[in-house]
Amino acid sequence: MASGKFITFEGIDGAGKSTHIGFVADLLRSRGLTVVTTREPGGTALGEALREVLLHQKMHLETEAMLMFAARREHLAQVIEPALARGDWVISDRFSDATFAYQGGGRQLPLAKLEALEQWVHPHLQPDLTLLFDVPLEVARDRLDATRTLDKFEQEKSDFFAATRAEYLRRAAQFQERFQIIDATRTIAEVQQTLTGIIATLCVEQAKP
Ligand SMILES: Nc1ncnc2c1ncn2[C@@H]1O[C@H](COP(=O)(O)OP(=O)(O)O)[C@@H](O)[C@H]1O
Ligand SMILES: Cc1cn([C@H]2C[C@H](O)[C@@H](COP(=O)(O)OP(=O)(O)O)O2)c(=O)[nH]c1=O
Repeated sequence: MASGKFITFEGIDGAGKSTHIGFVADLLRSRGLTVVTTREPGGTALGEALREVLLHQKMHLETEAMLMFAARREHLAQVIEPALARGDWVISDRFSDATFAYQGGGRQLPLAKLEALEQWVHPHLQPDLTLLFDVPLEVARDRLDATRTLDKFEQEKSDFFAATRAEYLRRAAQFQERFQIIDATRTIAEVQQTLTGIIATLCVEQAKP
């Protein structure tokens, strides 16, 4: 049976990742592939309930990190692992890199604690491809201000997002084999052109015996 790939979208709030998820899913579907799109925190009924709490309630930093991984445990069990087992492709709007970036980078929780949680929740599974939508903070902030009411994370100060972005970039350097950094300051059409090339390459690799 064909085996699907696991693709994650990452970046600071306002970088433009949600804008491109449907586009990438359609690219894959146009190749005859079955694609599941999902998001974190969320993706399951319990995960969406946890998302509501996580995005709107203040809590201890370690509680926040553990709830992110609790939601992820459920997401893996109910959505991601069954889909990959069927041979479907999975696209998730955020995954564990977001916890390293936001709780580790932004909120400064020691990374060793997050590594322990990651080892517990998904010791073997990692995304095949992580698209990191990268923009300077001011660009992300302008995009957010223009469009929506801000949640708990989006209301954070620029120091928080600088540290979040820095941790994303550090992980991209550490795990170069799965990360692709997208310059998301460009127009939507230009970003889509880059994404088309990346997906074409991934599908060619996938087709190799
Ligand atoms: N390349 C781009 N140029 C200009 N505006 C963009 C671009 N990408 C996204 N946007 C706009 O920025 C806002 C935030 O994008 P969104 O995809 O929701 O970001 P994220 O999911 O990364 O938080 C949206 O209003 C979207 O239309
Ligand atoms: C998955 C995850 C998300 N987050 C944060 C990042 C975002 O600010 C928020 C929700 O993510 P997201 O769905 O990207 O928000 P939106 O749809 O409003 O763009 O949760 C963490 O802090 N840690 C995590 O592990």
